[in-house]
Amino acid sequence: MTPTPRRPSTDRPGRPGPSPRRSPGDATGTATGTATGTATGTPTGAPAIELRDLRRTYGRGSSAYDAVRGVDLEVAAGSVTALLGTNGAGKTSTLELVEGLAAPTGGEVRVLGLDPVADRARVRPRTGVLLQSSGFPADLTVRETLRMWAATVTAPRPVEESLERLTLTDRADVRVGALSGGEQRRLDLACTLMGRPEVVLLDEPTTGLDPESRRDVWQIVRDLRDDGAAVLLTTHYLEEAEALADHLAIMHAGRVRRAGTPAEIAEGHPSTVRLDTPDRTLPALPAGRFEDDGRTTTLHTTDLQATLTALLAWADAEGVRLDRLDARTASLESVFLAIAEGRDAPSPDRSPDPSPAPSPAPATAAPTAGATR
Ligand SMILES: Nc1ncnc2c1ncn2[C@@H]1O[C@H](COP(=O)(O)OP(=O)(O)OP(=O)(O)O)[C@@H](O)[C@H]1O
Repeated sequence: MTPTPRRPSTDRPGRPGPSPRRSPGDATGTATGTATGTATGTPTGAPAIELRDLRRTYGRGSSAYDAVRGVDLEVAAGSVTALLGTNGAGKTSTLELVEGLAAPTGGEVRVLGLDPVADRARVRPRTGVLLQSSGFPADLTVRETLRMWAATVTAPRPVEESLERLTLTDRADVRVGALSGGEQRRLDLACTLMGRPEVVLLDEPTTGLDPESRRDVWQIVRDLRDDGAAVLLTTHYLEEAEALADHLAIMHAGRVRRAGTPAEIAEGHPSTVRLDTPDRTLPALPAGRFEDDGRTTTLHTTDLQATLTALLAWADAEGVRLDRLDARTASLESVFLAIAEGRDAPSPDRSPDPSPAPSPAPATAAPTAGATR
């Protein structure tokens, strides 16, 4: 196989251009509506994005490298799926296949029921893509850039609406080269969304953004989902994946190792309670594992409610103040770390499909009464 060029750095020319969401009567739509009632042009109920045993190999012969090793994934219209994973897990390599930037080495990709490479002319106008890096001319202003981009779109959102949506109105006359990283990312997003795409592919949309800008992007993604778009994004932020995604797929070494809703992924993994180590010895608590580094006490428990109830009852009865008490049901972080550190169950030959979710790891042993210092 010819080595696939790394993702384009000056990607605008190759970047799939957006176009308006098609109406049910649109001539190019193959069908109208989905299970969620949106006009995606995919057969009713069919996922907007479908990956089956997807494979991607870079290079050939002795230097061949299998970056994607059999990924199965579905993204429905009106939903957000986050691809998580360690560095080099294969997230971008997978996303690029969905974008149609390369053909898979094996397996199948369907976007809106079509092959994004063979049917590029039909898929591309209905897809919005945000690459990891963009390459707009530095000497154009934000407004000029949006106008230029709008000229490539069949029925673009009005430029002023795009500016407002991405809170760029105040920066409209500033040259791109003078924008902050966060502002540049918002400009990228404005272009990605200018054609009201049905399928939105976002490669690390909030990397480098401050917390406020990140939350703005989250709201935009939620609005897209509420409008019926299928969103597939990659992220390194577990918090972002949890806050945004209906489904997660955690990749490692080219495979999806865990998939499902955040709750399904976390199921069976212990919840965590942290607090500043109190002066008083803690009572016996229904917690599975207990750590105390002298400053912070951490309890790992499969029954968070019982642990918290016992802890709070004890603190109340004893008049003890529990400083910096923090309880987390979501143990996505611990699942992620287990996968990254190879402590997770061995990977199957084929990646599990996120729906239904793979069986969670067995719950840890019954809580013990050993949480004392
Ligand atoms: N053009 C290429 N030629 C050879 N190997 C490549 C090429 N592009 C990517 N790879 C390798 O494929 C693997 C997967 O890369 P990819 O960028 O898809 O991972 P990722 O999960 O997106 O990583 P990150 O989180 O660091 O962005 C990595 O080991 C990477 O070095």
